[in-house]
Amino acid sequence: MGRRPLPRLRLGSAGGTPLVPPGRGRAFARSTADGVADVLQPLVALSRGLRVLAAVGRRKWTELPGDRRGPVFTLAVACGFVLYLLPYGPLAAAISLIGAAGWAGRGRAGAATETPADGTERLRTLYEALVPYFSASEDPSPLYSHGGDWSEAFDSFAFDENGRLTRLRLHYPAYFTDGEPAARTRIEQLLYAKSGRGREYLFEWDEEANNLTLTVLPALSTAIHAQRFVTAPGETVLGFTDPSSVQRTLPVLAGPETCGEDEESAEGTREVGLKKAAGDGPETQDVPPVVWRTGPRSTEPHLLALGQPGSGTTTLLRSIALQALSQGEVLVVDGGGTGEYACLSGRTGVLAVECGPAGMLATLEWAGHETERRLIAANRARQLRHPPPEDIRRPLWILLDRPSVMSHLAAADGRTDPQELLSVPLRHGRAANVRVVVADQLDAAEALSEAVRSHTRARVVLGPVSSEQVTAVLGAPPHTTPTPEVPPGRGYARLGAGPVHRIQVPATPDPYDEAAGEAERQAVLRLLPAPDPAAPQAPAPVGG
Ligand SMILES: Nc1ncnc2c1ncn2[C@@H]1O[C@H](COP(=O)(O)OP(=O)(O)OP(=O)(O)O)[C@@H](O)[C@H]1O
Repeated sequence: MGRRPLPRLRLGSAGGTPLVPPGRGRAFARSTADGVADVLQPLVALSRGLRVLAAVGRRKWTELPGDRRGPVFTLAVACGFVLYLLPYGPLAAAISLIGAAGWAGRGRAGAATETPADGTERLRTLYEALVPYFSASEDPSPLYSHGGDWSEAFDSFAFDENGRLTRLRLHYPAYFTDGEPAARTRIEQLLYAKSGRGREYLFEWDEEANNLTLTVLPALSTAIHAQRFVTAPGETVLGFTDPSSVQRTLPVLAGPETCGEDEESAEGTREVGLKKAAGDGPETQDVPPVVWRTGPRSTEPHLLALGQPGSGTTTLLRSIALQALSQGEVLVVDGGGTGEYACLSGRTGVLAVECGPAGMLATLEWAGHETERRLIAANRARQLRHPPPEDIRRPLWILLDRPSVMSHLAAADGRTDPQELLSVPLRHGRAANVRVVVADQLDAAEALSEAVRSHTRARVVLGPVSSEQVTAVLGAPPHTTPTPEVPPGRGYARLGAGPVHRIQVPATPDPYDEAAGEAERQAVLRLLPAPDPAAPQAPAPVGG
């Protein structure tokens, strides 16, 4: 009897519908792989955790001074022996070890899932670049070695949606000279270059734990414009900074971001402290301010702002003037003669806005005499135990833009150097309730008088500046890496011996400047005091 052939399975698509459609086959393979991965996940985490524990143990061992290794080894052996003798001791030790390894491996598994495809390669490159700095030939088991395991050195990291590193915490060997600024700078520069230039990085060194944490700072918001800030008497808002930099916040109205797309993409992260306003209208946000305190007890009664051309020093002075006018009287000397303070002319509380050389000298001479008069009146009142007289209670603000130009012109004309006339207000301003604010360009810093340099303890530097320039102006380096491209009004500030803050000055344009945004110009116009009836008529604002 002949055998009936078995029916042929139709696996191919020729001549009919395939038994297993290709899409379903791929899905089946993927779900099988996922299932296997899920089953193996605890094992993977466990083995990773064991590797981490071994690495930590090895690191601790290498960091131990030679004379302490013997006693530590003896203690470890003794503990092991006691455990061996205890009933269920080896079992308890094994369970504890598995638990610890599972815990150590668990967190790392989570971190690894966030790593983009080329993230591992980036971390490996970074690790290799650090080897020459973090290794020594006499180290028997170096944490950093060519071809070594980067995961032992980098214990947490994060990437942004573009696959760029945004946070990294690394361990370094105890023998690395982290107390030396030069050694630190070398590492920071290397990490800056390898992690992507153009972003601002914060480096935090933990010398006790031999850890370095790198964080990419988000761009400061450019959405805050001039407005009445909620401050106490004697406080002036210079700008806004990072939440981690100051304890306090101020409620402010913020419009849509005014910075270009370039800046956002250059820094690669979202703005600090502010969400971009959803519509075009401003919204209230709580933002950390850099507040400068002046008054009889202030240790930094005068301010110096330096910047690259067009970086926003005039805008900062205008912002200070508008805040000062709510409590005091203002005198503006515009050495640049650009007329960018014309909006203040003839307003109540504005004593003068001077642009011409003769007028500037006369105004500064008057300011010197007024300081002496206030000083004498304050001293007399103090001796008689009376409160200060009414006419010296309102602070007098002297704002000087580009004194270096004034000095140059005065020298050419054979006149008195206007900066000399400033020395009395600078020296005695604190007791006489007189505040001096000087703004100039960075390259003119050499032309500033000794009195200006030594009495201005509140400092601001704006524009694209190097770390060295920040150090030269503020007396301390920034704790971040300055970026080569910044919007106007961006820089660093330091009050006395305090920390260096990143800063963004509120947009306070000349309201007569048609190129400025309408909302910002209107905000400045709203803050201007009413015209002084006794003063000559101020010019009408353009389009205002
Ligand atoms: N904080 C800011 N926010 C928004 N725009 C600003 C800010 N600061 C300055 N700007 C804009 O940048 C331009 C230059 O500003 P500003 O005149 O204040 O700079 P500057 O340093 O005084 O320049 P210069 O060297 O010409 O004196 C202006 O158009 C101004 O509106």
